Amino acid sequence: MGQTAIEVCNLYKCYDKTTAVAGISFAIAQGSTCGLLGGNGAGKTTTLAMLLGLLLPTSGTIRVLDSDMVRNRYAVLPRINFTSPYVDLPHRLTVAQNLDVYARLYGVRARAKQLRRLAETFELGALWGRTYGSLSAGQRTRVALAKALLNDPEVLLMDEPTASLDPASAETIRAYLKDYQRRTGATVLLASHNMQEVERLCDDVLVLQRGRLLDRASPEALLRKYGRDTLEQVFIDIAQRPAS
Ligand SMILES: Nc1ncnc2c1ncn2[C@@H]1O[C@H](COP(=O)(O)OP(=O)(O)OP(=O)(O)O)[C@@H](O)[C@H]1O
Repeated sequence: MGQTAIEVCNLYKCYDKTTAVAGISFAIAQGSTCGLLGGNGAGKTTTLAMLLGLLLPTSGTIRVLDSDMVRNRYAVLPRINFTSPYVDLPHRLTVAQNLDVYARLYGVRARAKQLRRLAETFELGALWGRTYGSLSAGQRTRVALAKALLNDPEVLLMDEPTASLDPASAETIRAYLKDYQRRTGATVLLASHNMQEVERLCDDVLVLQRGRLLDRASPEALLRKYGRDTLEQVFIDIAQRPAS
């Protein structure tokens, strides 16, 4: 494996009565795209929130681009970005205002040029003057993706990035992500319930079940291991078998 972009060691997150993440460890190589799979409540969003420094771990360590995310996350936050259906943008600001505010927060140089480029990539021209709150779910997703790429992140954490997009828009976004990753050598960690998306984009897959890391392999290796033709079938096999 090349240089490590993300390193997680014995990570736990416990709520009052729930252990959402129960001692997971993994490393993700720089420049790779890794899928984070698991049924509802498996711990994907909690893991991503800890990787972003939004949520404090109960115990364990997280290093992103060589910075400790608990003690030193401000050193690395300008170099990473994320999309999440659980983090909204201000509703009363227009798309243009939202992206401009975030571009300033990230200290983006040549702001106007970067905003124009992203508006074109995500077809935001017609939405530019509309308030974020007035947009449909799919339109908001496109704005959120533009926000996630404002600072040309070296690490991109994505929670269900194409969940509310129509099939054509979702495909455009996947092609863009693949191209972005190839051009920039960024590292992508992607939580998704869309198995075709995972097969298409990911070099490697982490499978979570009830907060534990159940498996880790490339999509092809998982198909071989479970004797299945699609990741969707593998996912169903895993979901139907009792947790150990
Ligand atoms: N703030 C919280 N307080 C208590 N329990 C929580 C909290 N957030 C998450 N949990 C619990 O932690 C577990 C993991 O939740 P998480 O949202 O990480 O799952 P997920 O894999 O992202 O699920 P989904 O696919 O449904 O989005 C679940 O059992 C959930 O109920």
